[in-house]
Amino acid sequence: MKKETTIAFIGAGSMAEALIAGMTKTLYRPEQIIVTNRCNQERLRYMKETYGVQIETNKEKALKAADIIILAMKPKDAMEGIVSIATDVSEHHLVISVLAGVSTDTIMSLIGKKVSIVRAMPNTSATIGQSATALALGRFANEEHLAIAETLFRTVGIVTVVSEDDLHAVTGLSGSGPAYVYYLVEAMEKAANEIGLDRSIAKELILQTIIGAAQMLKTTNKPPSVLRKEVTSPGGTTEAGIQVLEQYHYQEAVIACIKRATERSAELGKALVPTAINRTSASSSR
Ligand SMILES: NC(=O)C1=CN([C@@H]2O[C@H](COP(=O)(O)OP(=O)(O)OC[C@H]3O[C@@H](n4cnc5c(N)ncnc54)[C@H](OP(=O)(O)O)[C@@H]3O)[C@@H](O)[C@H]2O)C=CC1
Ligand SMILES: O=C(O)[C@@H]1CCC=N1
Repeated sequence: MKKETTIAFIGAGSMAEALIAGMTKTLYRPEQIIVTNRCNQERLRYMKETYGVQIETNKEKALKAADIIILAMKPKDAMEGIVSIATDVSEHHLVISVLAGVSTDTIMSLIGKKVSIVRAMPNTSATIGQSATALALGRFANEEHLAIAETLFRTVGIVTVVSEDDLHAVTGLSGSGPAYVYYLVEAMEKAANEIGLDRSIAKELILQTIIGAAQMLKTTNKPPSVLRKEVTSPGGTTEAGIQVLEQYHYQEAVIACIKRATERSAELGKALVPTAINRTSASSSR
């Protein structure tokens, strides 16, 4: 009988949890997933109790059992995290990285071997199977690796494939995207309070407004500008409200936000390049 795929998570934070929550609801049995982190034992126990996954403090053991390794630490911890598993990563593994900004070449240099790497940029809506994920292939990954990664990420939402260069933009747009929407909701809740609406009534109205607008975008196929115009009666309330948004340069603010997040993704990646290059030259001079 063919062995079931085993997946080791290096990192047990928000993104790992969102993926595990979605994956264990669909294609994967919890026993197929091994979760490791740096030191937070309480967090590992929580993951085991909540999702039934295996937990492991010994990364070497986790990697020995794994077919797929998912890198899910913060970019600032990537150097230490990747180097700590480098000797145990082999050409049999498929490495999937969700690290914002960090290129597959940097990851490969830190590992010090020609490994198959697929980079992914999901978002936390993976928790409920609604992630928008983009994938890109590293230089030693092939179509088979891509198909494996696509299958995995389809369990948590929609998947699209992009060139690795485009992943910074994807990160600024849809990786961080849920936070922009939550920030809008926070503002709507504050406004509801200031105009005197009951908090729980406002919450319900805001939530359904967001869900309804998203569903309208999805099901009618009308461009957002057309849908907006359908709400906006001449001389009415929406027009008056949007005039204020224009005074505050709302669209420019959103555009600048996404551009800055995109730029930040590139910065996060660049910060690791010198370390990766040093490791490559050290290992080739040995
Ligand atoms: N959050 C999001 O919306 C998204 C995040 N991402 C990416 O996912 C990655 C993780 O983000 P997020 O989950 O938010 O981060 P968190 O801070 O929530 O979690 C980070 C995890 O990494 C672990 N870790 C740190 N250092 C090491 C190490 N040396 N070895 C093993 N594990 C380590 C931490 O363990 P411990 O607690 O023990 O220190 C912790 O479990 C980031 O690279 C981010 O760019 C991508 C898309 C969306
Ligand atoms: O904020 C971050 O850096 C990560 C990447 C995308 C979403 N969260």
